[in-house]
Amino acid sequence: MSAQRAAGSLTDCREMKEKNPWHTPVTISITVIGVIAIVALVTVAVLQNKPVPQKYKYGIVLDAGSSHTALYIYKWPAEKDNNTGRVEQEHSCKVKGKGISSYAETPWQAGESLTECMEDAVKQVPTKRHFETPLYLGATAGMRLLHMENSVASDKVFQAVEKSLQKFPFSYQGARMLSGQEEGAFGWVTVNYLDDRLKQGLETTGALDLGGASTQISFVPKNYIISESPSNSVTFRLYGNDYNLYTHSFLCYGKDQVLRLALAHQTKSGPGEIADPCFHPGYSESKNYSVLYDSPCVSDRKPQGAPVTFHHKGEGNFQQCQEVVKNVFNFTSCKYSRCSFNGVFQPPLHGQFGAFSAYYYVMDFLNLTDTSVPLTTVKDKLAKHCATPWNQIIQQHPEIHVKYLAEYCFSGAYILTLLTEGYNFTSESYSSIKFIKKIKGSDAGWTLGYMLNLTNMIPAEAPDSPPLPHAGYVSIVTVIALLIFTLFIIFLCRFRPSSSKQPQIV
Ligand SMILES: Nc1ncnc2c1ncn2[C@@H]1O[C@H](COP(=O)(O)OP(=O)(O)OP(=O)(O)O)[C@@H](O)[C@H]1O
Repeated sequence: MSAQRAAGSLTDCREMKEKNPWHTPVTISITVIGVIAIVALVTVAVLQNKPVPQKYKYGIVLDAGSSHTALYIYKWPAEKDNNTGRVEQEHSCKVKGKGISSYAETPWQAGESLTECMEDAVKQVPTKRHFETPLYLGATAGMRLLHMENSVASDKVFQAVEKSLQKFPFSYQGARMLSGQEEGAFGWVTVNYLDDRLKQGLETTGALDLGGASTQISFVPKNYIISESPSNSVTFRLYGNDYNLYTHSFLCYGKDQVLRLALAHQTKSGPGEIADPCFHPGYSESKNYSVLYDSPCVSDRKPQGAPVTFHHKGEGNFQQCQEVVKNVFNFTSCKYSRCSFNGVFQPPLHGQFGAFSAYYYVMDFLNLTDTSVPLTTVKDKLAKHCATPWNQIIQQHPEIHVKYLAEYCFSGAYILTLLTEGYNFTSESYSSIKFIKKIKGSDAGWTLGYMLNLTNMIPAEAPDSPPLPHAGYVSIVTVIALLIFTLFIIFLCRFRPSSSKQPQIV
């Protein structure tokens, strides 16, 4: 019995094997080859997508401003075609001392002042990239003013700076003065590039830049009639989109020069003492007249027979300060359909705005960067700050530079007047302003836009991109291969001529 049962079960097993195509040598070979092929395909896909150590290219821009010089190092992925990789700020260095325009008497010192930050840059950029790293210097309003005053002196400063920069192992591309229009336009490019608005063709953000000697406003207006003031318009074609940008730079309307203008206005009443509502009560300094008037922005306003020094005394009255500040603007003449101030055309404001440089430094100190706070509350807070006694201000902020500390009341009043009376922001549109310092780790300012432009890093046309990213492509190929293989196996199982159908020998 048991022998019979054993023989029966052996026959069953053989029949099962014969009926099951998985047990045929051909099917086994196909399955093994198929599995190996899939494992190979997945391995290739994984290896292809494994992060490889990134190689970078670098670029250096020196922002030679009126108050100081700053060095910025940018980097971007080296292997991207057509320079389409994202550019980021890698490092920055603040040059010690004042801006290069202050070395008019001793130009060699302007060159020397850059050495420390340049040596820092040599360490920051990998040695093998030095020779191919472009190095630019752009000078803004301080040098514009020096050039107006004394073009020989400004040339000498540029020569000294050039000589100093050429000593370093980078690819020196020149030192030049930016026009106010370039400064405004490149600031706008920077903000919109960092926000990814240009690549994605999104509505752009306007740029408000407040420097020490000039201030810029740039935005894309709605229904912009360029012909009304062609000198205020800049056209760009970036990533396949056309932009008609309105931009204007007000020379002498940076916060340092406006402070001179405001003081000069107040010295009219009596040159010996200025009782200044824009400075804190208790503030009292003896200042030099020639220093105050040592700028083409105010030199023609110097009173006859002025004493050597004047006594600058704080009163701390925000309302009166606003009146003083308003005096530096001319709102009366306008030959266009509409103007900002000083007879300069400005189309209606449109969209969101990013306000940086001194806009940010001042509003951040005053705790007023939140623009959803009503303008009336902003003014009340500022009025409270201005009325705070000077000794209390110094005690509360021992870590802050005394010069900045003394001027925040004035600067805050100037910023609010410039925005509302100058550019016509209303209590509603004020909330469309965002005070910013950095965007995604890079400083807001003209330098990045300048470098992107000079290195042709933003193409005029949108680069052709494959319909799928690489990882997506590999995944889809793998899935399709698996599908085809499975279908093949199913086909084999179902339609292969079965060995059980062979004539059986009884
Ligand atoms: N922490 C701070 N608090 C207050 N003011 C500051 C601070 N840092 C810089 N500033 C001032 O802000 C102003 C703008 O600085 P920024 O470096 O942007 O101007 P700049 O490049 O020197 O000027 P410009 O662009 O007109 O040539 C200057 O007057 C500077 O002295």
